[in-house]
Amino acid sequence: MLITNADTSNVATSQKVTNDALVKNNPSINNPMKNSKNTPHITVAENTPTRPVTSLAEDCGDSGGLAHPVPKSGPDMRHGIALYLEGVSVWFDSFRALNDLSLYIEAGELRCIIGPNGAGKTTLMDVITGKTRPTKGSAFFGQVHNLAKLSTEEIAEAGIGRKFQKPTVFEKFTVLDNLMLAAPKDKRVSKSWFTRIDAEIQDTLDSTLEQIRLKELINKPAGLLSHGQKQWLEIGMLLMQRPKLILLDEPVAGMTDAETEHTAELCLRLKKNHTLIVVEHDMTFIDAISEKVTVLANGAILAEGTLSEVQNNEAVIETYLGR
Ligand SMILES: Nc1ncnc2c1ncn2[C@@H]1O[C@H](COP(=O)(O)OP(=O)(O)OP(=O)(O)O)[C@@H](O)[C@H]1O
Repeated sequence: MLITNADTSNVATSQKVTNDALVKNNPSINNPMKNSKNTPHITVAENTPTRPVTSLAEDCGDSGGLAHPVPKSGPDMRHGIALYLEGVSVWFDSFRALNDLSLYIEAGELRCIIGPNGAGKTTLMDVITGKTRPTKGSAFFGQVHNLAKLSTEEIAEAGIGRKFQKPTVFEKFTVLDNLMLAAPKDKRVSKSWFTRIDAEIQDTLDSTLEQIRLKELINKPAGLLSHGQKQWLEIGMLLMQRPKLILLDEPVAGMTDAETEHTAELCLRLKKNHTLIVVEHDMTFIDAISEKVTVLANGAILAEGTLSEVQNNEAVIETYLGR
C-alpha cells in the first residue's frame, strides 16, 4: 500500500503541535535510547539451555541510577532463547510477589501465562519491562540485555514491547496518525523538503496494517473504533516500533466472542515474526492460541505444559481451576 503525500500531511502537522505532549503521556510511543554503546558479547557454553553466566552481584546489582550501555544490535538469540529469568524474586517489604521463579522463553515461541488473581503475572511483566527490579535473581533478553540493569526506555529500545490491558490510543487522531506517532521519532518523516514517509516506515506501516487488519479504517478517528479495534490498533502501535518480544496483558478482556476470535488469529499471525508472551484468563482464547502454558501461583510456577496437561494437573485444579 502506498500512502500519498496528501494522506500524510495531516500526520506531519499534528505531530508538530502534539508530539512532545503525546510522547510524554504515552510510554508506548517512541523511547529514544540514551548513552548507547556496544556491550561486550558474553560468551556462553555451546549447549547452554539458559542465559549468560554473570555473578549474582552483577545480576542483582543496582545500576546506581545510571543508564547502562545497550547494544546497538538487536537481542542476540543465537542460542534460541529470547528470555531468561533465573531465580527471580520480587519482594514488596516482606511479601514475595515473585518467589525464585525461573522461566525460559524460546525465540519465536508464543507462551501463555495463566494463574489466579495475585499470582504474580503483572509483576512478572513488570520485571521483563524494567518497571520493577528483581530483588534477587537475573533476567536477560537474549544473551546480552540484562533487564535488571536497563531502564524501561532502554528495554523498549532493545526490542521488548508491552501492551497493557486498557487501550491507550489517541482517540481524536486517526488510525494512521496513531500508528505514525508510534513510529520511532527519527524515522517518522523524511527530512526532505516535501513530506513523505521514510521507506522503512512505509514498509512497517504496510505490514502492520496487514497484520491488524485495519487498512480500510486508516482515516477513521480512533475514538470511533470498537473496543476490539482499539486493542488491535494499540498492538499495531507496538508493531510500528518493530519489537522482537511482545507482551500482551489480557488482550481479550471486554471483547465480544467475534473480537476474541480475531485477536486469536492476530496472535497467530504475529507469532510468525515475533516472540510473544500472553497473560490471559480467557480459556477459550488460550485454547485457540496456546502451545505451551505456564501456570503461576503465589509468585512461582505451579505447572507448565500444553493447556490440556495443565488443566489436568492436580495442583492447578486445586489452586486455580477448581473442581
Ligand atoms: N507495589 C506493590 N506493593 C505491594 N504489593 C504488591 C505490589 N504490586 C503487587 N503486589 C502484590 O503482589 C501480588 C502479585 O500481584 P500481581 O499484580 O503481580 O498479580 P496478578 O497475577 O497480575 O493478579 P491479577 O490477575 O489480579 O492481575 C499481589 O498480592 C499484589 O497485591
